[in-house]
Amino acid sequence: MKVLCGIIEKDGLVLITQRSESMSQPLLWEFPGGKLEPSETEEECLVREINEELSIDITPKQRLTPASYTYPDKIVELIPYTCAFKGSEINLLEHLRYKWVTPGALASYTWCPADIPVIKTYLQLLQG
Ligand SMILES: Nc1nc2c([nH]c(=O)n2[C@H]2C[C@H](O)[C@@H](COP(=O)(O)OP(=O)(O)OP(=O)(O)O)O2)c(=O)[nH]1
Repeated sequence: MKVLCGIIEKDGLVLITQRSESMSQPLLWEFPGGKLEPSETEEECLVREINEELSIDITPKQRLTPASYTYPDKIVELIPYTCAFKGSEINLLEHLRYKWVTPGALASYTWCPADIPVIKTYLQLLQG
C-alpha cells in the first residue's frame, strides 16, 4: 500500500508524531500522513490526512525518494514530502504525542522501520 507522510517544517524544526497504543506500529514515531486513496493525488492525500490527524493546514513542497518496507502483514511504500506548516493549533486526534524537533535530533527517536531511509534522505537534502 502507498502511504504518504509529511516532513512538516517550521522555523528550522520538524514535526514528528508518536503512534498510539491502539494503532499498528504502536508507540513508534512517524511523520504524520496515511494511506493514499484511489481518488486523490499524493498532495491531496497529505493535506487530508494531516488535517484529519492534527487539524492543521500544510502545503506539500518537495517529493523525496520513496522507501519500501515489508511488515509482517503488509508492504508499505512510504512516500515522503517536505511540507510547509500553514498554521492553526495542533489537536492530537489519533496520536499519543507530537514534538517539534531539530533535524539533528531525528535519529534519536524510535521510528517505524520504513522511516529510517526517509530520515537519511531528508538529512542529506538539508546538507545540500
Ligand atoms: N503515517 C505514517 N505511516 C507510516 C509511517 N511509517 C510507516 O511505516 N507507516 C505505516 C504505519 C501504518 O501501517 C501505515 C499507515 O497507515 P495509517 O496510519 O494510514 O492507517 P492504519 O494505522 O490504520 O493502517 P494499518 O497499518 O492498520 O493498515 O504506514 C510514517 O512515517 N507515517
